[in-house]
Amino acid sequence: MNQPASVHDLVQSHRITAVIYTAAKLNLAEAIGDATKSVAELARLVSADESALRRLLIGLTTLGLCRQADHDRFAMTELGRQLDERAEPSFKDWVLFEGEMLAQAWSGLLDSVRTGKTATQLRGDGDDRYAVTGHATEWNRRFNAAMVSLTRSIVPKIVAAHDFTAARVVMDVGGGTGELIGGVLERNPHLQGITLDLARCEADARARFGRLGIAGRCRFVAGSFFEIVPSGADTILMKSILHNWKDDRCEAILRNCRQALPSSGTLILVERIMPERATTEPKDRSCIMSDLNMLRGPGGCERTEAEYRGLAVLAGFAFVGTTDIGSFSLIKFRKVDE
Ligand SMILES: C[S@@+](CC[C@H](N)C(=O)[O-])C[C@H]1O[C@@H](n2cnc3c(N)ncnc32)[C@H](O)[C@@H]1O
Repeated sequence: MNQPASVHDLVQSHRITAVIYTAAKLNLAEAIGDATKSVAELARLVSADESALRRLLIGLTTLGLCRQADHDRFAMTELGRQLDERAEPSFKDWVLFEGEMLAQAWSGLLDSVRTGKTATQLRGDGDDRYAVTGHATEWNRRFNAAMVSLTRSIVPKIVAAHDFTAARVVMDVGGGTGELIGGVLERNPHLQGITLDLARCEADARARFGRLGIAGRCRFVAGSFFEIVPSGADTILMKSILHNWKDDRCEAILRNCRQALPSSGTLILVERIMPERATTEPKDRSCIMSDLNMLRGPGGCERTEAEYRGLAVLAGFAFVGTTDIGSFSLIKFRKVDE
């Protein structure tokens, strides 16, 4: 992204969120597909006012999501196709989550910065957002779908960054609806898999294992990683888990992972790594925005590599190495025997 010329430009970023969200909600990318379509046809297809839709399409063009073929006809760009639910990768579910849930939550960021508390804590609902939202069906549906879209986009990089040949059973701790374990098992037919997550993810995870044809070698365990992590795996994956929690809670999860692993078992954290000193680079900005999202949302934080190493070593792991896969990194550890 080019540097904004002024604060006046920068502070209008919420308008961009609204424009992209509106396009996703109208199913505009699906309506345009790979073709170039007239505004009149699109207005009919997505049930919108023709003149207003033209203005939205021009807005999307300035963001690089649409291309204006002539005065009246528009196509999606490669980037804009990510709004199509059929695209690979598709970030449509993330856009809907951002527009409907996060945008609202972020409007209270001031309160979290003043107090250091999350939105859940400020409402007096306790410290564990996942426990509070456990029965909020719509929130869970949106959240799980958003996580799937983000995780799906980096599964190929995760699988390429770690050689699973020597592994036998891989467990994804906090594995949600099975996106990552599904991708790992699909590409490694010799592996068995386990997903541990709260019961709210079970039905969707089982359905996914069935669709992928891996139900016979991948099971879902419903439970809390604060209580117990089941044994049976020689390799544990944890993506986007520790950044949700404060250090003491991370230590509890990591100790339970260590307890579950055999001697010399492997632990792979997949997280964003916080820069030691932030710059205006997009990667730094994305990590710092995620850090503020943790402040407002679950109450955790993004960490530097040294901080992840410190947490894991405290829980009985030895550092093996870090692989950068773009916005995320794989930070690998081996269980140290007592
Ligand atoms: C940010 S999501 C990450 C999901 C998945 N690992 C991914 O990256 O797509 C955090 C996950 O932690 C799970 N979770 C939260 N509290 C948990 C607990 N006490 N025990 C097990 N899973 C939990 C949530 O249900 C959710 O699926």
